[in-house]
Amino acid sequence: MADMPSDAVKIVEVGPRDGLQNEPSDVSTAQKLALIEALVDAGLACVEATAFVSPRWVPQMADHAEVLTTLMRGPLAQRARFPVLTPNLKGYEAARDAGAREVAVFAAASEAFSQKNINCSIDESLARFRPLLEAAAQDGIAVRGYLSCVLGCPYSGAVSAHKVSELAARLISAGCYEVSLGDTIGVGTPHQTRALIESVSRRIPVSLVAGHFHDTYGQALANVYAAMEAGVRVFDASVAGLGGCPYAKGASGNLATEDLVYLCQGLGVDTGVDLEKLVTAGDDICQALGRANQSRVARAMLAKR
Ligand SMILES: CC(C)(COP(=O)([O-])OP(=O)([O-])OC[C@H]1O[C@@H](n2cnc3c(N)ncnc32)[C@H](O)[C@@H]1OP(=O)([O-])[O-])[C@@H](O)C(=O)NCCC(=O)NCCSC(=O)C[C@@](C)(O)CC(=O)[O-]
Repeated sequence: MADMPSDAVKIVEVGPRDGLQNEPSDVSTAQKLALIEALVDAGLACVEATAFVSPRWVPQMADHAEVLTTLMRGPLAQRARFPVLTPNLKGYEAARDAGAREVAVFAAASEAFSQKNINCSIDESLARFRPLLEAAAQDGIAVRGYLSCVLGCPYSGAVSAHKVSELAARLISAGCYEVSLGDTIGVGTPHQTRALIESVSRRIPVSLVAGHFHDTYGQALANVYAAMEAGVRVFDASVAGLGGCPYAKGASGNLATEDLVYLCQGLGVDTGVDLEKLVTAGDDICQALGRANQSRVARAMLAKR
């Protein structure tokens, strides 16, 4: 491709949060911390560590304060950033008190998903973010924005690129430094992805856009490539393809970080990640959880060990 990039791609590793939030088995705080350490050792410089959401809604993230406090007081805080999800001011304040330097708010491009996921309309969610963003600005804490269901909603189907673009622009003008566009149920295909990014880029600079793809229909890596062609340089991914959203039935794992790193290596694009170490980190957590590794690259590399 003539316009493919050769510059660096930034990876936001979301395995410890997005990957584990829906995990049915118990994952101890020690296991989460060991995973995060292994990911940082593999070279990942930004690891979404947990979510300050209601433990009644997402029990797997109930140890959020312990996870973040341990990270921020320990040596890893010098080597990586650990953003955390915060749906409202209450979550933000708890995250800040646990030492957060970066948080992420999450809205949806679909009303139905917004209600199921955070129990409010899209407008209400943006209103909830306002005091959070004001407090974060005062505290010097960076805020990332997520927009879910940008290529389709599990409850209401198609989602318009116009609406996604408008909401992405609203998140940026509210104070988010970047918007991660989430294909929450992995239904998007590359031409749609490219058209969406082009539409969003007419409202905000493409340098403020990240891609968050799920591999439910096997399209995640193809969508990454299409987004790269459209200028995106930040991608979320989850080690071993762990994950799925508890409020999007059938939304299987995220794009596997190993697969993303392998693609980037092949394109001559730097990620700063040691693929061998990353594969080991993914294998270790899969073995600990007794689940299959969803990364094809990891499976291929493990078979050769
Ligand atoms: C947003 C709420 C809290 C609203 O939940 P609600 O019930 O509407 O909230 P509320 O304000 O009415 O409060 C109800 C109770 O929750 C408590 N509460 C209120 N806020 C918090 C908080 N921050 N932390 C802890 N507790 C909280 C609050 O104190 C109260 O406790 P009570 O008085 O009944 O004992 C709830 O709906 C929730 O926690 N939802 C979780 C949603 C979630 O984590 N979804 C998965 C992540 S999003 C995702 O995966 C998509 C993404 C980002 O990866 C991108 C993509 O793929 O698209």
